Amino acid sequence: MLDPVLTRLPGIRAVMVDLDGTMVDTLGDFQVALNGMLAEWQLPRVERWAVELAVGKGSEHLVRTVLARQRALVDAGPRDGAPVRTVDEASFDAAMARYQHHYRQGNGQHSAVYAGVVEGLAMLKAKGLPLACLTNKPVEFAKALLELKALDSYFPWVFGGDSFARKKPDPLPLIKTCDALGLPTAQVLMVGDSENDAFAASAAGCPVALVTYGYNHGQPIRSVKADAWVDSLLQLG
Ligand SMILES: O=C(O)COP(=O)(O)O
Ligand SMILES: [Mg+2]
Repeated sequence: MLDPVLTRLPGIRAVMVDLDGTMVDTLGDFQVALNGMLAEWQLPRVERWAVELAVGKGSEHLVRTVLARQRALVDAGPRDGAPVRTVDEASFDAAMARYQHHYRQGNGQHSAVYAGVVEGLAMLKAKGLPLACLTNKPVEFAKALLELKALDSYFPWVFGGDSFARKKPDPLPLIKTCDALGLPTAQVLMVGDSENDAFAASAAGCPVALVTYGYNHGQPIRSVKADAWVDSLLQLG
């Protein structure tokens, strides 16, 4: 049995924790919101596995990827004469607005906190480590989800994909979060579930631990370079 991550990385003074795929399994929320929007565009429903491949790089990337995929499915399939709305750049803003409307309505209704998250956060807090939630999800949705799942009290800082000029995998959100924590990046551990978290951490100079149960664009998470991989947040300390 390996030593806990915090024992192997003794310089850690605070922790940044990703949200989707790390603390909450939100694929159901994404899928319901996307399907609400797709129905209005007369496009076919998206499957859960296809959402999993596209999630993690923010809402714009998700909606753009899924719209293009569902449109391509229609183009490749048999024609039955049913009207299909064109998905071009001009209609993207409208699709995005409808997606956000559906997401706001169902945020947290089709998602669940992963096993070990509450216990893991309580353990980190008990060690006196300040915690920041750092997600690519819009900050409004992130704050509402944390409240609904009773995780908000752990996070004095919550930053989303629209909090800074660029999103993960860019290092900027991590650098800004470390600034808010008042600590150098080398002393702040990033805990995430995807290469976006790992690439951002590496470029920012933060150590990174990856959970093995989240979403990584269909790629094995252990093939992504990290300081540690954990099956539960409890294994951090
Ligand atoms: O892409 C998203 O909206 C969610 O991403 P996250 O894994 O950074 O929380
Ligand atoms: Mg994630």
